[in-house]
Amino acid sequence: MLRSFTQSQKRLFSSARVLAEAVQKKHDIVVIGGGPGGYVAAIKAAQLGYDTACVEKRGTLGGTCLNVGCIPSKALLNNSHLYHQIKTDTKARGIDVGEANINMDNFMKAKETAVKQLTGGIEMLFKKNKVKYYKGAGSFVDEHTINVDPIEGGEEAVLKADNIIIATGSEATPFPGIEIDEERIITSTGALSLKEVPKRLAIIGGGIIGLEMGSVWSRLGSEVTVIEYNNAIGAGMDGEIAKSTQKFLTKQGLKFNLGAKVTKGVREGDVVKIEYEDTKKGKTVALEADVLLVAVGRRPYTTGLNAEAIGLEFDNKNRVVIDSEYKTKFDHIRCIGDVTFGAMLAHKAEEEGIAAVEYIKNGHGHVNYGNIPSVMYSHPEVAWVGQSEEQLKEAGIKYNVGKFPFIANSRAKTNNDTEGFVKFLADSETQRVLGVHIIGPNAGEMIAEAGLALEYGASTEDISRVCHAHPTLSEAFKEAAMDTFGKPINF
Ligand SMILES: Cc1cc2nc3c(=O)[nH]c(=O)nc-3n(C[C@H](O)[C@H](O)[C@H](O)COP(=O)(O)OP(=O)(O)OC[C@H]3O[C@@H](n4cnc5c(N)ncnc54)[C@H](O)[C@@H]3O)c2cc1C
Ligand SMILES: NC(=O)c1ccc[n+]([C@@H]2O[C@H](COP(=O)([O-])OP(=O)(O)OC[C@H]3O[C@@H](n4cnc5c(N)ncnc54)[C@H](O)[C@@H]3O)[C@@H](O)[C@H]2O)c1
Repeated sequence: MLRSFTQSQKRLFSSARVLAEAVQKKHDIVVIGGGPGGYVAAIKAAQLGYDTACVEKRGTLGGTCLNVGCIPSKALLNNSHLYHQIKTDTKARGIDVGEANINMDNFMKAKETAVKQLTGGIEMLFKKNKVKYYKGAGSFVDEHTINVDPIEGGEEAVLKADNIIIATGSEATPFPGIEIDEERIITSTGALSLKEVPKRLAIIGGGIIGLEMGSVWSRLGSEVTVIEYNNAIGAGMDGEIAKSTQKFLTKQGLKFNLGAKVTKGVREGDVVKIEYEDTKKGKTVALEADVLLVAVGRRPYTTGLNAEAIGLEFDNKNRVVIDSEYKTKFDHIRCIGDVTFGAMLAHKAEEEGIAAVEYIKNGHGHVNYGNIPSVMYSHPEVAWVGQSEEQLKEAGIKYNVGKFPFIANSRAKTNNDTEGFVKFLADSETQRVLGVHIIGPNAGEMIAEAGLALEYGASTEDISRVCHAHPTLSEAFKEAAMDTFGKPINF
């Protein structure tokens, strides 16, 4: 009978039926999505005294980041680095080891253990903070009502909420004409779970996913070829840093084709046939690979949310439109994380989760969008915060550059891990820190010091007057700061 009705009529019928049959629950705040944005918002809201619920349809909490993003990728990056180091870098350190081999099942199990512990940890945090967890897909019935369509272990429910926070995240952007099967033609999700090391791995996109996943599989033995449309890799890195990154990754065996426009990617049996146009030479190049990773960015995800029911507004990139207080067109419906504007980063989503709840509670909240760090977890790591040289030039801001290479840092020397440098960009009159860009071991940890400097408006002289322990990598940070207005001591 229902089959003869239109989609929206069906939705209306089903909403009405659900409302009639399911148990209605009332909460102060309902968060849709249990990723870094949603779960942090839910915990913060509960801590501030709100009766809070979080609806998540994945079956585990933690979103993209913990399940198929930050966490599994870092487990694979860490362990592939260790394997590669054991294979190539122990003799010079006086450590004789036997042959190192990858046991792929256990290699993947180590990743899964980390994911399981961390996603389970959030469920415990929900219990501890009394966040009600609904396992199911949330969809709007009206501006104050969310229907929960349960998954296994979940319960049917209709939630009434004073405030709603949308944190439904993102998904891999498809490449027109290239069909993903997550086996031979994969997204990052497939790249985190390959059953064997592909002999030839081609990657479309030289952004963070392409370079991190390329590093993992190259260390395990794949011949990795990156095909990037732009003339630089790194998707927004400072230009000099992008070039140096390409250099060290090339030394590690990755091949790069820049200015390359992919026109074909088709699976034929166990081989993927790829074609791209070399835009500099104006010719078409054919390439074969065992696996093709498509990593050309991510796009906001709102499938099944039934946003149409309340007329949520989207921009031309399908991001939910919000104001500076994370409000959609409704004062009580806010939106945070990958599904709306800004960098698609877990820590950015988390900050917004807290700020959105603070807006509800106090009428004010705070995220400094000029101070969101980025880290690429290659080896060495690449990390940056604040502005790049290109951005400063475009804004007409005069700046000084200060640099210090890790080859001149005593701790990097003792560790025999000297690739990279610290680069400061400071206002040429006041020496106020404007941006910091690092290629180096543990750059992702070191960038936090730059974040503090930016947040508190420090000058490079302020940093150079702070005593840094010896011998540490952070002395390179201090000496690069000194280089913006004077000279470093050790170089
Ligand atoms: C391979 C990879 C590696 C990454 N590495 C890093 C990194 O190292 N550092 C970093 O900062 N960022 C990293 N990111 C990006 C990071 O994962 C995202 O920026 C972050 O997860 C965004 O958080 P979010 O809460 O906005 O969305 P998500 O994490 O995507 O969470 C959204 C959740 O909402 C759920 N959901 C969606 N719709 C509904 C619905 N209707 N009802 C119920 N639930 C719903 C989804 O199931 C999902 O679990 C990585 C991403 C990938 C793909
Ligand atoms: N360590 C981290 O923080 C981390 C790790 C992984 C992912 N992420 C986040 O996940 C998101 C997605 O990552 P990503 O690497 O897919 O996106 P990205 O935006 O970082 O890079 C995509 C790259 O693909 C290129 N590209 C786009 N279309 C192309 C085409 N048609 N042909 C060839 N190249 C093309 C772009 O020029 C860009 O260099 C990013 O926002 C990233 O910040 C973060």
